[in-house]
Amino acid sequence: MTVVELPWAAASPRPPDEDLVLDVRDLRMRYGAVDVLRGVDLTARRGEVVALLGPNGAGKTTTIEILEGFRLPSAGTVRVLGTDPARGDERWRARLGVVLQSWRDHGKWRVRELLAHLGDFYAPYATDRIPRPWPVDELLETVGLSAHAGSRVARLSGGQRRRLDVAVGIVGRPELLFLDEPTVGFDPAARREFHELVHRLADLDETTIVLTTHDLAEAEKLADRILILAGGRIIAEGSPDQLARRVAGDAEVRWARDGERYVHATADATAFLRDLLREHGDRIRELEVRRASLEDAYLALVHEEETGIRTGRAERVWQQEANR
Ligand SMILES: Nc1ncnc2c1ncn2[C@@H]1O[C@H](COP(=O)(O)OP(=O)(O)OP(=O)(O)O)[C@@H](O)[C@H]1O
Repeated sequence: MTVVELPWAAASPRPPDEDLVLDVRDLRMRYGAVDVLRGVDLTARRGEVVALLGPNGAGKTTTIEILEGFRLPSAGTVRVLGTDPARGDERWRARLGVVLQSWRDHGKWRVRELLAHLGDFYAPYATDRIPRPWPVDELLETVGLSAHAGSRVARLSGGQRRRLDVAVGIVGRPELLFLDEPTVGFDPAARREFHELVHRLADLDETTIVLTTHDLAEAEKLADRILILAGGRIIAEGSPDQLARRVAGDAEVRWARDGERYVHATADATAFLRDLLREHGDRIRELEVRRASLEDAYLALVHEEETGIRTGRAERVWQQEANR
């Protein structure tokens, strides 16, 4: 049998990766003479929750506005649901959800009317897989606003308005949802319900979620992957645990014995504790194992980026390693 090689087949582009919801390469943004984004790369897959962290003014909102198509970048390649946001049409836009700050302009609307009205926009974009819009009563129940369905928007409390913001963001059952500081103003119960909603959207509906927050505990609870934006670039990326380990691979074990205090850094705390207890058993007191938290990691990484100086816990750990 003769095998005929088809050169053009080998050269043809790979089929588009349907699961790659966000694909950003070398994104740059300059305001006047100031470079705010200096080569940002980021990706997100279907059903993934990605948290974008960074200090005030780092460019998080700018990045998200570019992904939403509200702002044109200075340079770079941006693909959102396979499309360049600058060329996104209504059909593309209907697949995105955005939770912005409160809907203050719609104070006279009643909650149910507003959601039904906004939901109508999405009806033509329903697919076999994704019925659109989300039925209003079910949506109200999901965001915990059923009791306020007939209230005017202006009469809602701050936390209730934020729930409405979330409902507005998801009424079209988005495939990609942007959440900008979503739980500001939520009480602890509302915050927990919201976190459950995010998990539900990601796990059951395979919604990809990109959120910005300054609440590291929230990022840790919600995100599969955290990206830290500082100095115009993504300076670190990984699961909360991976980031903490990146700053301090070692755990710190502290204990007291015979009135003396001890500290030891170890990569394998379990093995170390086993040996310690076998050797000194009952004489060990006040045993404590501490790993770097996401907050430790975040502060150390951002500080290092801003100053070029290693600091805080990270510096201590590095010193311990150097002294070994
Ligand atoms: N339209 C604009 N024109 C000029 N500069 C801008 C504009 N929008 C934002 N900036 C500047 O770009 C930088 C990044 O702003 P951006 O709002 O994206 O940051 P952020 O990370 O979202 O900050 P925060 O955490 O405070 O919300 C800031 O220094 C800001 O002043």
